[in-house]
Amino acid sequence: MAKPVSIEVWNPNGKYRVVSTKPMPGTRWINLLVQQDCRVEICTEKKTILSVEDIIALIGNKCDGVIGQLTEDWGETLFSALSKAGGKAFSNMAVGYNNVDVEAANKYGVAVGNTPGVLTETTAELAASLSLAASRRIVEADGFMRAGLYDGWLPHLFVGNLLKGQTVGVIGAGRIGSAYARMMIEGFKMNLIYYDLYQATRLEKFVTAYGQFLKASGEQPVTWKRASSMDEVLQVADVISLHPILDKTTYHLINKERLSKMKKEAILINCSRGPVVDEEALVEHLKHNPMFRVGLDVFEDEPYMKPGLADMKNAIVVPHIASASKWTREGMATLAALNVVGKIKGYPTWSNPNAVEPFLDESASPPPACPSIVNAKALGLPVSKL
Ligand SMILES: NC(=O)C1=CN([C@@H]2O[C@H](COP(=O)(O)OP(=O)(O)OC[C@H]3O[C@@H](n4cnc5c(N)ncnc54)[C@H](O)[C@@H]3O)[C@@H](O)[C@H]2O)C=CC1
Ligand SMILES: O=C(O)C(=O)CO
Repeated sequence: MAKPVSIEVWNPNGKYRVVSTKPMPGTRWINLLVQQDCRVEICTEKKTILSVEDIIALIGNKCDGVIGQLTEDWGETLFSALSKAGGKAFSNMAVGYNNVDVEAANKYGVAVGNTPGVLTETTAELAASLSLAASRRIVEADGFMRAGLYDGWLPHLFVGNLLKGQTVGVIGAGRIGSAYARMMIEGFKMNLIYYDLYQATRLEKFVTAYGQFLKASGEQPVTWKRASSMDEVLQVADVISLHPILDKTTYHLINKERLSKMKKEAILINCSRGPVVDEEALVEHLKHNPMFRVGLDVFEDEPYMKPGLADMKNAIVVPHIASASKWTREGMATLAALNVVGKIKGYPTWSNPNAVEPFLDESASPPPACPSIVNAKALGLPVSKL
């Protein structure tokens, strides 16, 4: 028998029971659920990562839908428990859903929602921040100041890299990768090389137009190239940022062999998922290449770091905060709640998960649709005509 978990309840007499495994930012998401006759139960348990047993206890005997977190293991056991409790809706409060076994959800007929778009710029901004911090050694220099080691300006003190005119490499030029590329190109006049399974046509057009603008202003134009292999990006780029999804094809995409192909003074940024990088190989590479730098938001065994990483001065590490802006986190909560209540109400799925703005407009009611259901096709769910 699973232990009971502490909860906070909104609208106790609501017809549909929706559980959120964590308190989430803002109140719009709660209000939207309450307006749709949901009883909302929010888990207030103090531990950061809930176990499968904790979530089974939360689901209980009757549950119409769950909003969950990327730290949770949503597989066969949880989807079976949700289905047994009458639930047909789940949403991650995240765009990435590598913690979800979508096949298992399909088996139990549970819709799986995610939260694309609302976090694109926020996540890209953190990748850009890490790129700048690594190239100009900001964290190292900050530590030096605080340690009282600064005793005057020196020509060699914390010399880093100038980004202007260098090449930024993007692996996974989807929503976030493309937004990051634009920031680095427009902000720092870097050239682009990217690798993706698909052509990033809009990004290419942007770089072409910006290059023409610079040329017309008498400046050196920026350029772009779609690489035919990932290795080409690794060999050519000065700053490389990883933005693919995590799946079997991207697990340990960056390994010992690939690290050795990168420039000795390159910068590697990871704001995708930890296992995209072989972190042990990375620690070894950092040890042997002091001018190589990394900025990491995500880790292979989150929340832990591989031994040695925390000691490396050429690594900047932050705790998975890439989407952590107030507007974005409130928007993620809203999209996740609307995915769940939309499925409960039998609404169709939104036709374009890259255009979720109408759901985020606080001055209007959201459209009667689920913003983003990743297994809509597999479940044969209807698509909104709006
Ligand atoms: N650190 C954080 O807080 C955050 C991390 N993320 C991560 O970023 C990922 C990407 O998010 P979006 O840009 O919105 O997704 P997206 O689906 O728009 O972009 C992913 C891109 O990766 C490409 N891709 C897939 N397999 C590949 C491979 N083997 N090699 C090269 N490219 C490949 C896809 O073609 C696609 O263009 C999410 O899945 C999530 O894991 C997202 C938001 C915040
Ligand atoms: O949305 C995601 O995938 C995250 O990692 C958290 O923002």
